Amino acid sequence: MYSVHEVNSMPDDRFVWVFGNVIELCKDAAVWVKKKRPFNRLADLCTEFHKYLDNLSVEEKLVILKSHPDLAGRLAALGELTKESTEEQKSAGLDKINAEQKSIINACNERYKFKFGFPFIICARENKVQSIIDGLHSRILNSRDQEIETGINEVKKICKLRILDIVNEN
Ligand SMILES: NC(=O)N[C@H]1NC(=O)NC1=O
Repeated sequence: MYSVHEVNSMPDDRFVWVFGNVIELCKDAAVWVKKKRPFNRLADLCTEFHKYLDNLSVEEKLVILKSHPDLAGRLAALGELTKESTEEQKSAGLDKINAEQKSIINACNERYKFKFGFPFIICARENKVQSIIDGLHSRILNSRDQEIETGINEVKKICKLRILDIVNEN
């Protein structure tokens, strides 16, 4: 764990290495946020990553959404998730689902992607298998614009929890 002070004094390339996946596969966010140093508080660091997301165009937001792996999907089965995503999916219990739950989640993920053109994203650490299934069933009824917004909000939650694994307040 790093202190905020250590984060402020890290060499640029180290900052990008340490924070390069707090938004899944989006090093550019860390490159942008590093220039906002120094931070007074841990919360300010989170806010800058969130601002990075808010400033993106819709097209750029779609790139971020599309960089996320499906929950309980092909990459998970192959063991090819990022280490962060692996832990998150585990924490929701997705590594221990039965065949029926897996086929429901997979079918809903496919339907969602077919409707919206990007994957269903939810902060796995704030959910369990059933609430993820419930989310898949209810969110597919939303409009595409609503789901772009909801997806990015979930990316913000994932991002904040990833930062809290790296930095402590003092
Ligand atoms: N599809 C999706 O929500 N993926 C993500 N959610 C999460 O908590 N970690 C992820 O990789």
